[in-house]
Amino acid sequence: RAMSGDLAVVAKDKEASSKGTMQTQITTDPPRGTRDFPPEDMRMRTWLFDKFREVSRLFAFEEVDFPMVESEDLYTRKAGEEIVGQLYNFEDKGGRKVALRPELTPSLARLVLQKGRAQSFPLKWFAIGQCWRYERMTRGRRREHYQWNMDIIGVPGVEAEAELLSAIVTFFTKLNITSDDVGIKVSNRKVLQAVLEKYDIQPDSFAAVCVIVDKLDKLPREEIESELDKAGVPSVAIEGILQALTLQSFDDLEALIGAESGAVAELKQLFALAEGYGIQDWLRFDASVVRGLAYYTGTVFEAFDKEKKLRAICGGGRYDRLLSTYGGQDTPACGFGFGDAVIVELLKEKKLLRAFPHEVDDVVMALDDSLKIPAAGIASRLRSTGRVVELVIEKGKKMKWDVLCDGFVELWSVVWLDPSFPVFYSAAFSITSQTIVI
Ligand SMILES: CC(=O)Nc1cnc2ccccc2c1
Repeated sequence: RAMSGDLAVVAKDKEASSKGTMQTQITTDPPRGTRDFPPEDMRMRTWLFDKFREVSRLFAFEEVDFPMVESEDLYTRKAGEEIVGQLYNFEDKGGRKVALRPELTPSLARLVLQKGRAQSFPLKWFAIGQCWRYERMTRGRRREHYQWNMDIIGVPGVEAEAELLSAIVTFFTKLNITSDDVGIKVSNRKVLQAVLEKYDIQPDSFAAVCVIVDKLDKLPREEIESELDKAGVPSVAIEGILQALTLQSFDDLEALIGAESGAVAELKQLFALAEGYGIQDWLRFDASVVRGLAYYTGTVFEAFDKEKKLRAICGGGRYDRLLSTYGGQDTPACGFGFGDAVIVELLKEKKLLRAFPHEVDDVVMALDDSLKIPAAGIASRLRSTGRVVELVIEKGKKMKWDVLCDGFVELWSVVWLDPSFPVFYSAAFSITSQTIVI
């Protein structure tokens, strides 16, 4: 029987190899545009996310989370946004049109509506979540990243934006990034709204115009002009719009849209509050900031590196109409998104990224099988005191040299368990860890 069994196995393998169905190696790469996080990368990511959490906690925000898959309906906005054009959407086995979320704000708005007025406003919620986009790999860009979001729901005044900007500055400061390295451009979409009204442009093209002019720093001016033309903006207005976006002082702004405009009042109040927080050095009014999301209605802001080598570090703004577009009541809201990619590039650029070694307090190893049991006991006792203990569990006397020699060898303390005498020798031995127990 065994023989025939073996022969059968051999025959199958022969047949498999001839048919080429031998189990070929699966690719070990992650799907296109996505990343793995092996231990050393994961330690850096954990460090970064802990900073996100530290700041959110300082500002008394509550953590929330949502599914990564949402109904496509949450994102089918018609303003020509890139994020909607690159939706990672599909039909599930139940025929539902779903999408991997490209951002977190719509989920947060959905959860606010779900909880309804039962909760007491203002809500101060934060989330850290993976977001997705599906773009042709022609550009080889990533298809996923993690975003930290902080949102304030239920505060109509710019006090909310001031809190969010202070949180962003607090975060940068915790990473030793200064206002010499990074600035935050602040504007207000009501500037653009006032300009469009001057030219009698319909409010329903406002979102599309914002999405188009947000691309000013990425596309040639002619392309922006032709896109505005296609969006139905008369050419005389195009000049006025592009002119308005160059404003960088409140005086110029007042000259263009009048001192009694809402935008001027809100911006002045926001900058006054910023003085209170002591973050004024980080902020600058810059009418060219529009942001590329259709739902912003008021303040918009984005952090940038002053060497202008990188893309926007984070960005956000006020979105007072989003909840009502989902069928809810008009609810004031504002928030920001902070991606996990550009900030790391900035930290590398500024040499602010430290090493993230695997840290162990003690290594316990039994060099003799008869010591395995007491070694386990020692490891447990050390761990019960909160010490990080690597218990060497592989067979035999092989020292886990990579653990022992990971870091700097200084002779410090080795506690030797001798099977014949329950006596402890102590020689000196220590590597990034305090005690080696053998
Ligand atoms: C620099 C980077 O990775 N950007 C990035 C990567 N993935 C995304 C996925 C969804 C939306 C925006 C995204 C943005």
